[in-house]
Amino acid sequence: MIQYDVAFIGSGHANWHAAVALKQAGKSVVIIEKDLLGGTCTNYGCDAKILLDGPAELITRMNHYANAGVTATTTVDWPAFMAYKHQVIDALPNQMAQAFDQLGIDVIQGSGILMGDHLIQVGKQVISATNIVIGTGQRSKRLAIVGKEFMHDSREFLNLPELPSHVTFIGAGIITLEFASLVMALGSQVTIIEHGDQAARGFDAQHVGKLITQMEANGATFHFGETALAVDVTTDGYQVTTTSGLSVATQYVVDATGREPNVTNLGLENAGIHTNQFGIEVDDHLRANGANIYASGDVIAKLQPKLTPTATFESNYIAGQILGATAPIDYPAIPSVLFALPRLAQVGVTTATAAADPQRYHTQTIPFGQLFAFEYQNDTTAEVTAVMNTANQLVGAAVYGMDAPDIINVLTLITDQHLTGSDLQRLILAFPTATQGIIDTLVPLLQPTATTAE
Ligand SMILES: Cc1cc2nc3c(=O)[nH]c(=O)nc-3n(C[C@H](O)[C@H](O)[C@H](O)COP(=O)(O)OP(=O)(O)OC[C@H]3O[C@@H](n4cnc5c(N)ncnc54)[C@H](O)[C@@H]3O)c2cc1C
Ligand SMILES: NC(=O)c1ccc[n+]([C@@H]2O[C@H](COP(=O)([O-])OP(=O)(O)OC[C@H]3O[C@@H](n4cnc5c(N)ncnc54)[C@H](O)[C@@H]3O)[C@@H](O)[C@H]2O)c1
Repeated sequence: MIQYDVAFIGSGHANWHAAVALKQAGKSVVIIEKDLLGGTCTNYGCDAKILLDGPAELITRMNHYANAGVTATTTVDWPAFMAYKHQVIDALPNQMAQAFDQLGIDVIQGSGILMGDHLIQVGKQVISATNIVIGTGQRSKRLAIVGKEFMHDSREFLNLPELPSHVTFIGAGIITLEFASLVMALGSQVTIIEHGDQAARGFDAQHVGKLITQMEANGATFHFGETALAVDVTTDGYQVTTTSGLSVATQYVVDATGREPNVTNLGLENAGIHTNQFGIEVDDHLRANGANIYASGDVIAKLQPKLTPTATFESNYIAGQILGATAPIDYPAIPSVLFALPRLAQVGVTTATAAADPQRYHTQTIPFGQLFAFEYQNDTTAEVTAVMNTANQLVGAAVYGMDAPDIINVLTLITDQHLTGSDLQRLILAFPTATQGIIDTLVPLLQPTATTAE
């Protein structure tokens, strides 16, 4: 039996950052992975998604000049573009394997099953480890309806060989709004079937409303309060029906009804590890058994957004703990971005929380797309809603517009570091740029009051 200082189950961001840090600190390390090295983000998530989104973003930005004498006539040869995606993304696991090899990190291909506090079985092999980190991530939920075999999840969508003329999405969450925006920009029609009354819960409701209005103006059809019942094959594609009798003719169906943690067949019961519907329960040191077994990333039952930067933060935190640090985990402000067209972003206290607690919070909307139209490339509906506490500190923000992903990073810095108007005023920022106008507008709003800061 091989003995390691640390064994990692899963090779996504939740684990590999810690594996590298611990190996570099002199620990013996093994990564057990049953699929491709790098996990969801690298192979089936963020990276493939943002690569495929590139031309759709450019087309959307060009369309902002439709009333200014500029016509976008881009064509995307989808099969050729998909071949480019494969060329870039499919090379990543091998690059990771080489990097691990050079560092001296062992990789075992297979499913890891806990056999106790220190033992993991992988196939016929059993390894022993002083510390174990479970970073097994999440998988797509799949609806158990008639014709479920004709539906596709996000992995399959990101490998689409041909661009369908019509796509039906079940669920109006993050994945649907991102993928629907992408294929619409390239010319496909979309229908979205959501059983609730809201899309993209967690993002600013007004911004989600603006996004839906924009997507409808671009041709999308949304059906709320509709539950998918069956998918049937027709002569020229599929027919999706709902319990109320709605029927949609389509070429491709995406089941994007949420994600669930990978906690089954892991032998968690052999190490006294508890789970709930959101994942593995951990203490404030991310320990799953109160001692030597940690959980990291998407598989944790947590309130924080299940995102790559959160997984990376937890991975680095666990490496620190194994190397002797003792402080409980203290998350910084965490931004979330919905890469629809246009983008939505969110950090800190939400506008919904602020509206429900006017004694503690006040908000200010900055319609920066109108104020600085030429700097923001005619993205005239773009806006920020800033959330301040009674000390006039920025404690949250919601952004709508194409530049939201980068703007939210700057607002995250201001929120996390409690920067005041005076702090911002003494900066010299590049001009004309996407963030400078917003920061200028924030300066008078973030002047400290006598109230004690939070
Ligand atoms: C379509 C899509 C788009 C996304 N876009 C973004 C984005 O734009 N920005 C963002 O921040 N986040 C995004 N995410 C979320 C992001 O991918 C995850 O938060 C991130 O991958 C979590 O990392 P992880 O290491 O916890 O899990 P994962 O990356 O899922 O890694 C878990 C690994 O564990 C392996 N595994 C599971 N069970 C076992 C076992 N028993 N034995 C061995 N190995 C096992 C799996 O095969 C997998 O490789 C997206 C997700 C999806 C699906
Ligand atoms: N930009 C990003 O950061 C990003 C992008 C993609 C994915 N992700 C990850 O993936 C997760 C989102 O995945 P998602 O979009 O599948 O889930 P989600 O939870 O955001 O949305 C699922 C939607 O499906 C609906 N739904 C559930 N069952 C249904 C049914 N039977 N019929 C109709 N609608 C139904 C839900 O009401 C919900 O609106 C995120 O939490 C994150 O972890 C992140």
